[in-house]
Amino acid sequence: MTEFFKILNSIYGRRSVLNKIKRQRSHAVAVTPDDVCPYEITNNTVKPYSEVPGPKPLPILGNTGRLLPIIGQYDICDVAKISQLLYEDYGKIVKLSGLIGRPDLLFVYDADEIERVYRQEGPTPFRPSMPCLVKYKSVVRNDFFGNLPGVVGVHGEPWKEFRTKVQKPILQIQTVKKYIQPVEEVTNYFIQRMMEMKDGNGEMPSDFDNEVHKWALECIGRVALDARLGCLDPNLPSNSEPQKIIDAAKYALRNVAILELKFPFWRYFPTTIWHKYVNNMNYFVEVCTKYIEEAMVRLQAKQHVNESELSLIERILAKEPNPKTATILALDLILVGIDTISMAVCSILYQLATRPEQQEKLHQELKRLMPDPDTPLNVKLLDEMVFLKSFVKEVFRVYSTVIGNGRTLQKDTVIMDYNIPKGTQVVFPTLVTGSMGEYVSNPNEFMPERWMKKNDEEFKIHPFASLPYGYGARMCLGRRFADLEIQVLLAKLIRSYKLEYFHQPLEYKITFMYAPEGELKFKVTKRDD
Ligand code: HEM
Repeated sequence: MTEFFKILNSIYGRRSVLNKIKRQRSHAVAVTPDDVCPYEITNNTVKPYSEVPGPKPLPILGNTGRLLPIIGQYDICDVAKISQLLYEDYGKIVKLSGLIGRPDLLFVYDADEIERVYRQEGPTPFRPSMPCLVKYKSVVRNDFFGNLPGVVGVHGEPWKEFRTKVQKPILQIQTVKKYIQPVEEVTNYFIQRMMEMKDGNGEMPSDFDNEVHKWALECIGRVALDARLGCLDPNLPSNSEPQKIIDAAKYALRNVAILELKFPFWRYFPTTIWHKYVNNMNYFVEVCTKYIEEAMVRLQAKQHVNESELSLIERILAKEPNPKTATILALDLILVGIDTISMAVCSILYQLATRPEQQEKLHQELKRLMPDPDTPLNVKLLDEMVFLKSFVKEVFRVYSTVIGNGRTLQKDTVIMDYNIPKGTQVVFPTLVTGSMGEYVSNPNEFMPERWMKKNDEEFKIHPFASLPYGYGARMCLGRRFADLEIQVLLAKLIRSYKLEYFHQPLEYKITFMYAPEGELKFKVTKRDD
């Protein structure tokens, strides 16, 4: 029996875990807990928190004891599967309490209740994530961040103040559409590089996911730093800036997963991995500072320029005299805008390569909209790519890259008739709710069309069952750029190339995000139509 089944057996005691695993779909739940849901407790039937169902904590070790084989080598992949099993065994609300050093986790699998919690959250939703980033920003580099900490790993008023400064320009369609051409330029170069990477069978190299990662990095450099970083260039010397950025980006977020999922020794003394994390972060601060200073000089040289002609960064620099705002925004966008999008793209490309009929449908849509494959993209064309957008949404529904979201309750709150105390971390397991029959018609069928015919009973979907970018005041700040980058890549690639996959099917796992694990050796062939 594998280690994983042993872990599950320890959680589920005498139940047949193997049978459960066979039954379950390939699902997962991203854990991004956060906050508030204040609705008054007026109902006498409200039950106490102690009655919420869930695995009973063991004496002394609590539920951490049940997870013991994981500690030290915690594979978050198990969290995804455990979340599905918790739902199957305990129902729509499940408490995982007695976790040493962590607050209770409360899994909620009811889309109406998820909607209510989201809709009632206050002005400063709390998503408890990345304590190591919190320590880096507030302790290690307090000299730099001070009272301008950014949005990631920041809460309360400081989060609100920073988000208010940057939210408008970053979410405005006007700003985002200025990046169609720059992202297209990066993407054309990436596709050209893909052709150069092909092996004798016309396939991508086994580490193609790293190449996608570099494309994501190059795109975010264009958006957050107004720069072409050069990360896509082949044969970069190891001490070149682009290579150093690639290395730092590869580990900055992944180290977070290791630091936070293993026993957090770094909280008590500086471990090797903590040093590495701090060095990576310092390097990013240095790079962001350099590029933002250059952007500032360019801006100062621009006289009498209309605001609409400025880039995102220039708009922020023009409004906020302290360039640190733009620097820290850039840092936050880079920190969360690389792995998310590159792993989402790997997942979407894998689904396209293994669903030839749907890929053909997408190709036909693109051919109709762009009879000349070299037609430059624009807002109107992107708007009309309805099947493309629906395909992406369906991949997110079934294989949500971020497997769930959450909030730390800031008030005692009633959820599903239980009184849930303030401080509990509520988890919304999107990957599970996105495939529940009561919220989604024919949930086990992969049907992009469901997003095109939402009013049709055959294709119904509860609006809170699948929320890949979260919801509300704290929703993903980069979602418009994420959508843009994905659309541009798919439009350019599938208009002119056929994608195939001739190897063993890949399993979805959570390494850091939820994505197919293994070698993405796609065969890429130029189309002649
Ligand atoms: C497909 C790719 C992506 C997915 C699935 C994704 C998903 C998410 C989710 C679920 C959240 C939490 C939202 C909430 O709490 O309600 C989030 C937050 C965030 N995302 Fe994304 N994201 C993606 C790409 C990006 C990109 C490309 C950027 C940057 C350009 C970005 C920047 C951010 C930031 C800054 C936050 C924190 C917002 C805050 O706490 O105020 N994301 N994202």
